[in-house]
Amino acid sequence: MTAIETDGLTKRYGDDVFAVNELSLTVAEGEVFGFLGPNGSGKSTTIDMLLDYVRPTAGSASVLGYDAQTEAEEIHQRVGILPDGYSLYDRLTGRKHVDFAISLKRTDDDPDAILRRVGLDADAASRPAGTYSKGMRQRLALGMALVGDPDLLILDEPSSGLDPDGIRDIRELTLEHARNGGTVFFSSHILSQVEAVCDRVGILNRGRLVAVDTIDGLRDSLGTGATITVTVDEVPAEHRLADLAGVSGVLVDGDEMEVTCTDPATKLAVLDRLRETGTRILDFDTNKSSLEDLFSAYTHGDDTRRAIEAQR
Ligand SMILES: Nc1ncnc2c1ncn2[C@@H]1O[C@H](COP(=O)(O)OP(=O)(O)OP(=O)(O)O)[C@@H](O)[C@H]1O
Repeated sequence: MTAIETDGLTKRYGDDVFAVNELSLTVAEGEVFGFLGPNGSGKSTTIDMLLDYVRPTAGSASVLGYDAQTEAEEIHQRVGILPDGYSLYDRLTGRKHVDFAISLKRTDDDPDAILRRVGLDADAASRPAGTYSKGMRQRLALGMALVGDPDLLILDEPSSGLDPDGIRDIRELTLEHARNGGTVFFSSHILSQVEAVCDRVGILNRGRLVAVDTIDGLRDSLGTGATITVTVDEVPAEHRLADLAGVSGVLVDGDEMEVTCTDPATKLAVLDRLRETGTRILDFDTNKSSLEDLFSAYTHGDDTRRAIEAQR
């Protein structure tokens, strides 16, 4: 069974705002799936349609085998959701919030155990949520999502407001949930966090899914395998690095040359070519393209490529 399946899912506002545009996506059970996209690309609207908070203009969605529109109640019982922009009751304690989630899901969870799991101790559990810091509020909302050990955990920007310890805790909770057989649908702007936990990612841009793959698969298909940054005494006038097989881009910034290679073996050829021109190599560094690079290539692809071309 698939955890999430959408087919041509579309949400249009008015005549011309396509918040989500013909989204067809499958997330397998047990997968940690990263849902990425710039602001306003349609991530929250997609999640809202999966939970029937927003009705699609066209297309369909199913969650854990249930139809999102006709079987939303079943879905809500089995899904834990940390929404973007959730609200808490300032006068209710943390424990009362979790009690409330337990009664809605009709489970027999121990609220204190859940709160401990998300890093809120007994003192915090007894305090009104109005006294919580942003990070504590986020932890509480996550605790409420974990009630009932949901088959699918949907986390919309889970790291918002969290310090590095909180971000690490989210990562560990996410991985633990997946290790226990659960599925995680993880929407985020914090790309390094997505990279650390997700099996596959989907990139949404202006409502359209522009890529779905593993991060390595995205690297391969874009040909942004790795970069080598070489510091030289003087940048040669005629380096012709862009002519080397396996080089997809060259950027020059002062005495640094950043060369993007589709094939890792090309990095040595880059150094050889520079030496042949009589250039003295002062230093060099190599790194794989980051998720940030991939994200930017998919969401501003043409601009990025034009900038690289212009500097060749
Ligand atoms: N109720 C609405 N009426 C009109 N337009 C809307 C409505 N809700 C969302 N939109 C538009 O749909 C698009 C997608 O919004 P959405 O909130 O789903 O994006 P997002 O990727 O979650 O953004 P963010 O990362 O900023 O939360 C945006 O252009 C937004 O302005």
